[in-house]
Amino acid sequence: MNSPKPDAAAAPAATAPRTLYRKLWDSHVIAEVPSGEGEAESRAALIHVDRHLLHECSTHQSFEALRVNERKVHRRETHLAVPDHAVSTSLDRLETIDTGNAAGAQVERLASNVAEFDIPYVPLDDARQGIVHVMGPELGFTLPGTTLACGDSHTSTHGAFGALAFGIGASDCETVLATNAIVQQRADTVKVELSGAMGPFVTAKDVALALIGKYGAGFATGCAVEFTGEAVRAMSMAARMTLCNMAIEAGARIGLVAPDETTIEYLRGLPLAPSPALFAQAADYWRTLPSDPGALYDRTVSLDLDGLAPQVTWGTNPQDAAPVDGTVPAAPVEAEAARQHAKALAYMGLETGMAIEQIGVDVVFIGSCTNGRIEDLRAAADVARGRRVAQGVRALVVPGSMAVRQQAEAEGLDAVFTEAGFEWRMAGCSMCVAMNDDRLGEGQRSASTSNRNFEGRQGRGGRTHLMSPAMAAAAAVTGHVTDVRKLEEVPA
Ligand SMILES: CC(C)[C@H](C(=O)O)[C@@H](O)C(=O)O
Ligand code: SF4
Repeated sequence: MNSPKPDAAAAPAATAPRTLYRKLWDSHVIAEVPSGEGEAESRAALIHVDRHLLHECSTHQSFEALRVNERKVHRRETHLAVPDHAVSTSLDRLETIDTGNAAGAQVERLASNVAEFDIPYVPLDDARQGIVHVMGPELGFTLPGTTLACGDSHTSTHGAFGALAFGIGASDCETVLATNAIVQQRADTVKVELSGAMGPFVTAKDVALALIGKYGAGFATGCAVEFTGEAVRAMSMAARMTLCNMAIEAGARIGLVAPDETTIEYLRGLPLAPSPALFAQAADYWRTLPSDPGALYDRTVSLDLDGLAPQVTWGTNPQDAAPVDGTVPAAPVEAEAARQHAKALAYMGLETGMAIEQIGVDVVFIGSCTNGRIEDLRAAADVARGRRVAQGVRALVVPGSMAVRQQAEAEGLDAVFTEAGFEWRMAGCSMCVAMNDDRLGEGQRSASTSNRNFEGRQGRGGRTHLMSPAMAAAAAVTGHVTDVRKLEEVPA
């Protein structure tokens, strides 16, 4: 970093063991923000923002502010913009763009803003277009040891690379565009210790849902969560991204996985990763980032993965997770929690004691920045292969990026899906969020691989059950929530 060193007195002694989070934080502090008189130690600092991703839903205001304040973009090459939330995922979307509607106008405004400020842009007709949190990593824009900001809560996804990645507000986007710096509060750290190993058909999504189910949706509020353990080391980058993505649903600001050889091999050769001449040097630096032995965390939580079943949410909060072979739980004793429980069940049209596998579905959505990567599509295709979408069910497969779509087609997965009766779509946020044409109708029930099941999240009155891609595909072919581990083999 070429930024000035933080005040030596405020920095921890060089020999004290540090967490990954603390190393990332310390290496980006430009200046500590002094605490006010009578205040406890200040944790605020102006930190350098190395990279910034933009999408059409959270940035228009920031460009407006740049214009009004007559500010310029400080370093254009550190930003990258792409339309993803509002875009259509229909196959003819390039021919049917309607700038007369709100969604089309949003995309058009992003295009004109980035043109005016000369910001690198991946337009809708580009082979690299995709959800910011899928596209950034696959281009090598996301790198270990960097800070990465985006006006989007699920920016934590990029922490899977050992990057300090965090969501920012619309007014912060202006500051980042103009200065590549932002004031942040140093977060408390939570270590998540995963022990044991995942069984067949159990995925990072199930781990995330089980963790939030066990400790509650607020267990890491405002914190930086680091996922550790042998199971994490064995995970692909896609699985690590799923974990860090879902950290937000535990209230966290930041999700992290320490970079290792899996990270390094994933990045080698990517278009925006360090060139071959610099790669070894970069990788050597990345290897210094993992938390030091003995580094202290503010809190530690743990989850044993041995015997963990695929998870399904039954309520309107990601913490309302149950094993697929379980039942809709009884109301908690505490009055406010009992009220929430009753409200969730009324909205979801479910009753206590009902078997999770009895829940029928109308729509299946496979995609999003949580589970729209090639590994996710492969897992879903393995279930779909040789089977048929159940009568009356609409099933969509929406690749997280056009590169994922292309890879899936190269592997013949599109044919697997379409032969089974799934819709094969273009890339975007799609039915994860009701900001485009893909949405649930009133009262419709979905099996969804996305990350949020709040009331109306997938469309007004829609009912969302979160689960993994293989589980969503199993629901598609049976018409109800199904334990994918028990599906009969398809005869060869
Ligand atoms: C629209 C956007 C700002 C929002 C977010 O911040 O996360 C969206 O991506 C979401 O998942 O709800
Ligand atoms: S896929 Fe969903 S969670 Fe991810 S950025 Fe888009 S709307 Fe947000």
